[in-house]
Amino acid sequence: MTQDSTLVTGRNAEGSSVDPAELAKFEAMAAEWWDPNGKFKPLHMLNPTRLDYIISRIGAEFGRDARSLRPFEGLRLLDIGCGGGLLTEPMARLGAEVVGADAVERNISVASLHAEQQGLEIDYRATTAEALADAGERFDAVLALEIVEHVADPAAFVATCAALTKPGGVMIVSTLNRTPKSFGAAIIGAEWIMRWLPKGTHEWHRFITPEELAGMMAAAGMPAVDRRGMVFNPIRWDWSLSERDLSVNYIMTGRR
Ligand SMILES: C[S@@+](CC[C@H](N)C(=O)[O-])C[C@H]1O[C@@H](n2cnc3c(N)ncnc32)[C@H](O)[C@@H]1O
Ligand SMILES: [Mg+2]
Repeated sequence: MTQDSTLVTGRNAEGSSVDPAELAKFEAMAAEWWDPNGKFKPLHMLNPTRLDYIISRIGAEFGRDARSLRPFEGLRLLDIGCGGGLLTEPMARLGAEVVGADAVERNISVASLHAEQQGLEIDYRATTAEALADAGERFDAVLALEIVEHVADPAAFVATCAALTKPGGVMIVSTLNRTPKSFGAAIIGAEWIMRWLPKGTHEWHRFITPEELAGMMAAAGMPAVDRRGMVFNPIRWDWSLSERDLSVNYIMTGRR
């Protein structure tokens, strides 16, 4: 590794993005990844909306026709914190060469088995972003979906994602905003009332505002070029993208 890339990797004191208490939560839920009514129900419901965003965003950044059959052909893509592969699989179907990485080994076992059953070729690895960066791996696009609120040091993690991105490449990060409304929706609503997620899955103080995330991206040399809210409508019972409401869930693109 060059001195420069060691610098942009931006480790925390322990040199790891891993927060063991956060990983234990996902370890305990690993078997449920592909159950649409299980503990990952919110991610299953959110999937079409974030997929829409990613297809149009990557399509725009790389000049791909989003309506073609395999618009991501020739792109090398990392899904960091891929979990069971809910979004990794569609990326492979769209033609990308995909690495799916997660620090929880059970997630990688579940994801690998499922991809095999689907006949999809995905390079799944039980590892961290910093280990991939140290190994010199580089990608056209790095996806970090619903992970940044679970890592030890979000700014260092975003810097590592930047180090993993080729010049001209993008990172797409989705997370939860830290607002009174997100406490109501993500903690009281999703965990206490709907019981979609086990109590304690999310800690509100770890949520990140769009301004904070944009600041982390800019500091890592990848200014934010686009942001959208992802809004749940309880009457229509579905999610949609929003240009102005980023008060609970949102997704942001940084460009190198
Ligand atoms: C809420 S899940 C999101 C899964 C997937 N990205 C999705 O949106 O469908 C967060 C995932 O991040 C993983 N994770 C947490 N900290 C990590 C770290 N430091 N390095 C790699 N993976 C991590 C967890 O094991 C878990 O699978
Ligand atoms: Mg989360």
